[in-house]
Amino acid sequence: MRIDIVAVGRLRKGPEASMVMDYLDRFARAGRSTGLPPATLTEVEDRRGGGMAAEAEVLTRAIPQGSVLVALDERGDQPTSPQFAHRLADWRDGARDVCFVIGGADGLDPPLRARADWQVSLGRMVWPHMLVRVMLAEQLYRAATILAGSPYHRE
Ligand SMILES: C[S@@+](CC[C@H](N)C(=O)[O-])C[C@H]1O[C@@H](n2cnc3c(N)ncnc32)[C@H](O)[C@@H]1O
Repeated sequence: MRIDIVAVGRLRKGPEASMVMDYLDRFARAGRSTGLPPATLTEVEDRRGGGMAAEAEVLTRAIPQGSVLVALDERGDQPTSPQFAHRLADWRDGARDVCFVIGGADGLDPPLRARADWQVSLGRMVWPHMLVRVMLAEQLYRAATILAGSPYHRE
């Protein structure tokens, strides 16, 4: 199994970048005992200003072939953290690769969204894409702790 996060835009040094790296580090450590691999973050950019369609092209090039495609989108399903953790465990048990995609300021190109295997929402409000990376990284860490039975997540 591999886990990728592919996101539009480069995160400059700052609080969001520190938080993403911190949660991804924690996820890598917590994931070890649960058989989850570290997540790799790939940032992509369309320098031609071609909008969502051009961003979809660069995103698509960065999505590993054969991965389960999970689109982060405010209109998607809203799993609980344990449900999210159990989806990850199912992919792990099925030896599936998983790729999470996060759009840019205009969002994800509708055809790319439509071909996602799962559209996941972090709530119906729209969040800045930099914060979405932080929130996804935290949910990955939380998922690993849920699967490991450690007391970080409390219901
Ligand atoms: C600033 S948002 C773009 C919102 C844009 N208005 C749209 O229609 O998609 C940038 C990206 O962050 C992610 N995002 C923002 N809010 C989200 C939410 N509530 N749940 C999941 N992903 C979200 C999505 O991947 C989105 O493409």
